[in-house]
Amino acid sequence: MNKPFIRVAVGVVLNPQGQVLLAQRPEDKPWAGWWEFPGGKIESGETEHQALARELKEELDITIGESYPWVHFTYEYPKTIVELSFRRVYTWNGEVRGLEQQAFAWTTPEKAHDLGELLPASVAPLKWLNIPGTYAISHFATPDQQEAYWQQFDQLLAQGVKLFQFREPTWHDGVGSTSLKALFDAMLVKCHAHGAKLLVNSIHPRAWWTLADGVQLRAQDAVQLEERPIPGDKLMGVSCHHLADILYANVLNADFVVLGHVEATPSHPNQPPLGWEQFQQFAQEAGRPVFAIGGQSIKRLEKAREHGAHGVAFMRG
Ligand SMILES: Nc1nc2c([nH]c(=O)n2[C@H]2C[C@H](O)[C@@H](COP(=O)(O)OP(=O)(O)OP(=O)(O)O)O2)c(=O)[nH]1
Ligand SMILES: [Mg+2]
Repeated sequence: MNKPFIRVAVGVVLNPQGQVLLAQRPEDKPWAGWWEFPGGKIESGETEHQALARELKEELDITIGESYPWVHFTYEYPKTIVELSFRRVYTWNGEVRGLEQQAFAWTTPEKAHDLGELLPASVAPLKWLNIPGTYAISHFATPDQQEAYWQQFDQLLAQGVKLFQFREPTWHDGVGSTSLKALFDAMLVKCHAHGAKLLVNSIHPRAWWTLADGVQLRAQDAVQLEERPIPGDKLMGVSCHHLADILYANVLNADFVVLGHVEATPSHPNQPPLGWEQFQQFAQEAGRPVFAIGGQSIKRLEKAREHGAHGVAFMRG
């Protein structure tokens, strides 16, 4: 039997307190009583945004402003296959009301599980909502530039950056040296003191990965692995340049992808940038959050979101 294939626009409506809007499926629908992100089927001729705006008006009586493409994946249920396009919404008019007599709730990704049963395809997106939107990569580079990076690092912490990567490929003593390990340890302590997470690039020894909050795999290292190398409670990103790299990220069940370089960057002067159009096409295939890298900074966050990025990753920023 061929299963029906349904295209669905799903709303990740976020309020300024960082809560997300979930709704319970009404009595007369499949999966009645299960909690979900509000949304519904895309009708022919509609864009994803139009479908979402219509659904949120019909189901919850709100008129949304802009919506930003976030993650996109296909999920197979026993009786149907759904292609889910999740879109983030930050602004709307009107007061939320359950027009289909359904319950709804503003909740955090952690507390969502206390509401009741969640649709299976809503579970991973809730986890992804906890991944910060800005991802800063270290560049201590050399012992005499070290102080300058510590200053920049403090500024980033003060600006609220909560996710960092330790990546020092050119350190004079080597990528696994005692002198570099001391720097890594110090950065880890500082991150934790500020409630930030530190991942370590896979160029550094595997023993460091488990000490950190997770690992950022280079594409060439991801290809060598047959399964996810760290437990599910740690974060794992894969650095991708081509569509093929993204497929490896999917196989390894990465938590996110870093894709680029999107725009011209001094770190890859001789390679042409992907550009935003290609970025968005590749990002759609990732089935998980995607950070844009290459010419990015906190100021570019809005632009990146418009093209389907979860957030921005940067070294100089
Ligand atoms: N809205 C929503 N649907 C989801 C999520 N996860 C998930 O697998 N789905 C599936 C369930 C449904 O099979 C389909 C969405 O269809 P729906 O029942 O909401 O459709 P609809 O609002 O257009 O309602 P109707 O036309 O059937 O009355 O996508 C989710 O988080 N939100
Ligand atoms: Mg619906």
